[in-house]
Amino acid sequence: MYIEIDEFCSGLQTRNKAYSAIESYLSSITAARKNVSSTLKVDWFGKRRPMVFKSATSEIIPDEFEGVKVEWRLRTRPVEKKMIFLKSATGEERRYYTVAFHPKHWDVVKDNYLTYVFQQGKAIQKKTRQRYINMNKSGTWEFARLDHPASFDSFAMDPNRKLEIIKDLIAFKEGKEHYSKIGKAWKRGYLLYGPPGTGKSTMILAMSNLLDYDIYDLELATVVDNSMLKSLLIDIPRKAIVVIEDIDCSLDITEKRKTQREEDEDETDSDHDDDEGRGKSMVTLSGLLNFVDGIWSAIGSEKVIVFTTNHVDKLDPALIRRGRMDMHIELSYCTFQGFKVLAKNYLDIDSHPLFETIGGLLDKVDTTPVDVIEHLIHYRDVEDVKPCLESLIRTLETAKEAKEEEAITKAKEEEAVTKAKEEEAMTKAQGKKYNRSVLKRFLTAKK
Ligand SMILES: Nc1ncnc2c1ncn2[C@@H]1O[C@H](COP(=O)(O)OP(=O)(O)OP(=O)(O)O)[C@@H](O)[C@H]1O
Repeated sequence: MYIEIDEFCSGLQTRNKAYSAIESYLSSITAARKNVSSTLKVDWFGKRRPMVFKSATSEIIPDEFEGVKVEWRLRTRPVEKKMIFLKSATGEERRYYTVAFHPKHWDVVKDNYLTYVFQQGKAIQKKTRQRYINMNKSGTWEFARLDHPASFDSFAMDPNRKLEIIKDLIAFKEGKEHYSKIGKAWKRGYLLYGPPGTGKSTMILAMSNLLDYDIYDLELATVVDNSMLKSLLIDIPRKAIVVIEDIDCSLDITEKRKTQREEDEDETDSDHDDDEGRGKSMVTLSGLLNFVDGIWSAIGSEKVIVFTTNHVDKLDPALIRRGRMDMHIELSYCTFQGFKVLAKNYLDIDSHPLFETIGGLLDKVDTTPVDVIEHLIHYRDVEDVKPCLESLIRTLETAKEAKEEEAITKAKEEEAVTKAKEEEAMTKAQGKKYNRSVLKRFLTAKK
C-alpha cells in the first residue's frame, strides 16, 4: 500500500504541513543512519543551525515502527500544464513523498505511525526552524530563505521607545488568551513612518527575528483585484508578519490603474461586454480595510500587519486610525542616542572624545542612520575609529553650513517678499488716495 504526501495542498499554493514535517523527520533518521551506502544530500545554513541531511530523489529510506516496516521515497512529477503558474521550489516539478507498507499494517500506520512522524517532524522543525520571506507574484506566494541578523539590540533609536515596541510585540506573541478573552482577532497593526533610510525595513526584519515569524511582503501593484487579495490572504499561515511597504504609493498605483481601466472600458464598445476583467474591481481602500479589520481579518490568526510610508500625511486617515494600526512608530533622523548604538555596532566603542562634537552636530542637522553608517562602515580595526568619526564630523559640518546658508537665503527671500508686499500696499494706498482726491474735485466741479 502507498500513501502519497504532496509538497503543496491539492489545488492550493499552500505548503502542506505534513510534507514539511515528514521532510524534517526523515532528515533526522537519515542523519542517524550509519554504514549506509546510499547518496545523501546535505544543507547547511550556518553555524547556528544543525546540518540537514536529505536522501536524493528516489532513494529509499527504510523505517520501522512497532515492528512495522515501511519505506519512504521522495519523488517528483511534472506540474500539469494548466497549473504551471504554481511553481514550487523545484521549478516546474512538484515534489511528493510516498510511504509504502504492507496493507495488513494499515491501522497502525494510519492511527499511530503517521501521527508519530508528524509530531517528531514538528518538534525537529521547532529546533531547526528556518524562516522565510514570501513575495506575491501572479497571485501566488514565492518564498526565499530569510537569514538576516537585524535585531532590536543593534537598532538605533530612542531606548525607551525601543523598549516600548519590544514589550508590545512580546505581549502580542504571548497574548493568545487575552485576545480570545476580549473576543478580538489575534492580530496587531504597526504603522512605520519616516524618511527613507531611517530603518523601516530593518525594523520589520528585527520584528521577524524577535517574534520568529515569517514575512509576507505584499506588493499591491501586482494584485489585480480584491478577490486576488483575498486568495493571497487565505494562503498566509499563522505566525506571519504581513507587510505592505510604501502604502501611500501602493494605493496610488491601484487608484491610477483603476482610472486607466475605467478609461479603457469607456473606449470599448458594447460588443465587448464579456471581455476578461470586466466587472472586476481593483484593490480598493475598502478591500484593504477589510483585510485589516473587516470580515477577512477572520482568516487565520496570530498575524502582525505592518504598513510603511515615507509620507504619513498622505494616507487616508481611515486606513491608519488607532484600532486598525494599533501602534504608530515614527522612525526619524539619527539622534545622539541612536548614534551611540551605531558606534557600538560598527566601531565597538561606547564613548570617544569626538562624541560631544557629533552630538552637537546631530542636534542641528537632519541625518538619517544610513547616512551615519556610510562613515562607520569603513571600520576594520581600532586605528580606523578616529578617521571614521572625523569623516562623519566633516559631512555633518558641511551639512550644517549648507543648512545655515539655506536659512540665510530663505530669510533674505522672505525679507524681499515682505518688502515687495509693503511697497505694493503703499502704492495701492496712494492710488486710493489719488482716486479719492480726483473724485472729490469732480464732485465739487459738478456741483
Ligand atoms: N535605525 C537604524 N538602526 C540601525 N540601522 C539602520 C537604521 N536605519 C537604517 N539603518 C541601516 O540603513 C540601511 C537602510 O535602512 P532601511 O532600508 O531599513 O531604511 P528604510 O527606512 O526602510 O528606507 P526606505 O524608506 O528607503 O525603504 C539598512 O541597511 C540598515 O542597516
